[in-house]
Amino acid sequence: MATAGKVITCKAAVAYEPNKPLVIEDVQVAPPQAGEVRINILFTALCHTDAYTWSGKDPEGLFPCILGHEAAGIVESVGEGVTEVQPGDHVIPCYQAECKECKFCKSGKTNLCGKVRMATGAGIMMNDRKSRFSINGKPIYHFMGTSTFSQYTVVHDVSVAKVDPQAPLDKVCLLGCGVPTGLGAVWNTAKVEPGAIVAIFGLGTVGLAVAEGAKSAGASRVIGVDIDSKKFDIAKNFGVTEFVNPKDYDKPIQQVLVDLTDGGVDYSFECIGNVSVMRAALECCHKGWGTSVIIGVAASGQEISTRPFQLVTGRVWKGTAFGGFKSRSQVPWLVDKYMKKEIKIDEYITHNLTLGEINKAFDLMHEGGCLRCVLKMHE
Ligand SMILES: NC(=O)C1=CN([C@@H]2O[C@H](COP(=O)(O)OP(=O)(O)OC[C@H]3O[C@@H](n4cnc5c(N)ncnc54)[C@H](O)[C@@H]3O)[C@@H](O)[C@H]2O)C=CC1
Ligand SMILES: N[C@@H](CCC(=O)N[C@@H](CSC=O)C(=O)NCC(=O)O)C(=O)O
Ligand SMILES: [Zn+2]
Ligand SMILES: [Zn+2]
Repeated sequence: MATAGKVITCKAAVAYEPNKPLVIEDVQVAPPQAGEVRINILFTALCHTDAYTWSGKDPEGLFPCILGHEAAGIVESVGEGVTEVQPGDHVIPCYQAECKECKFCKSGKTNLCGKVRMATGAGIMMNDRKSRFSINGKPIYHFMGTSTFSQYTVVHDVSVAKVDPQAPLDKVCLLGCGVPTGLGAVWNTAKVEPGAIVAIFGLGTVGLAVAEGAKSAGASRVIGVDIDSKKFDIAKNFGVTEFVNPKDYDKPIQQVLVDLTDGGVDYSFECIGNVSVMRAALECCHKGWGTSVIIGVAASGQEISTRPFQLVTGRVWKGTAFGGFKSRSQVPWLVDKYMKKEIKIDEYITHNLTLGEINKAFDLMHEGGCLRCVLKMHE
């Protein structure tokens, strides 16, 4: 590549301050150092976690930064020692790394990886503890180790999954976050079995992916709970069989669900990021075995609570990051499943815009009629 080893100046959406509109800037992207990969990002979607950090409520939020973590692109160049990808490879950046060597990766118990997490949380690269992004010499922080709201980004080699070059990047970019998170919460974290009764709190992309996962796992009832009744029509297409709007009831929503299910659901999933709903999701579970999985990201300072009796009497409270999927090993497998039409992606994409329209894309996301908006990065 003619650009290898050189600084690339390209367009990126920079978050200078919490909640202030993102600014499209010319950003300098330094070449990848040892163990790093520079990617030409072709498509990125927006996730509510980007909005969460942008809101200033993320304790790890750093400004100015380049947000974005649900994307796909093509490797432009690689740093010294990078062996698993090369220029031209089609890739999905993975905010949850997989080094295959650390204590976490080797445990067989988790998909979390410890190798670069400190650096990604601090908005820098591990090699020299610096950012690869700058504007006229002033550094701009990375975000989640991905920063996909830039036409070019630099990631750690342990944070990049090589995928089938035939896969449409404007679709499989969604496999960078929301869809795997919902599917994996069901398949890997909860391990829902055939016949189970499932409740899903929040029917955005993550909740709908939970519904899709639950349907494929053979759940007998998939109860969708959302305060926006418009969500039900679309939710039916993803496997939701019944809909409950908490606004239609005077009693607590956990009681409504317990009454509807002869004592409670087998599995519940919180896909909102609301700690009161997390409590309800636990408490609507069946005594003795019901398991509740927290997926939603709650703001700094928020805490969950319940009576310990809820756990003493057999309910289980769990959480999941990226649906428990090991990113580099399993994202390519998810891409293959999409290519074989075994999982949906297109159905989650309600809007397509360009990088220059990113602020409009966030507005759409907040309006509720948008599941995923995919941005074309190069006009
Ligand atoms: N743990 C993980 O690895 C991941 C977590 N997330 C988090 O998952 C959450 C969901 O993400 P999306 O589906 O993209 O969000 P979304 O905003 O599209 O969906 C949330 C849904 O919850 C509904 N809702 C809001 N308040 C409610 C309430 N009190 N009761 C019932 N329904 C309510 C909304 O109407 C909406 O349909 C976010 O917090 C996001 O940050 C996202 C990806 C990965
Ligand atoms: N910095 C945040 C962390 C928010 C969080 O929990 N992120 C999820 C992914 S959300 C994707 O859209 C996650 O995978 N967490 C595990 C991790 O290693 O970060 C905060 O502190 O609230
Ligand atoms: Zn996300
Ligand atoms: Zn690791």
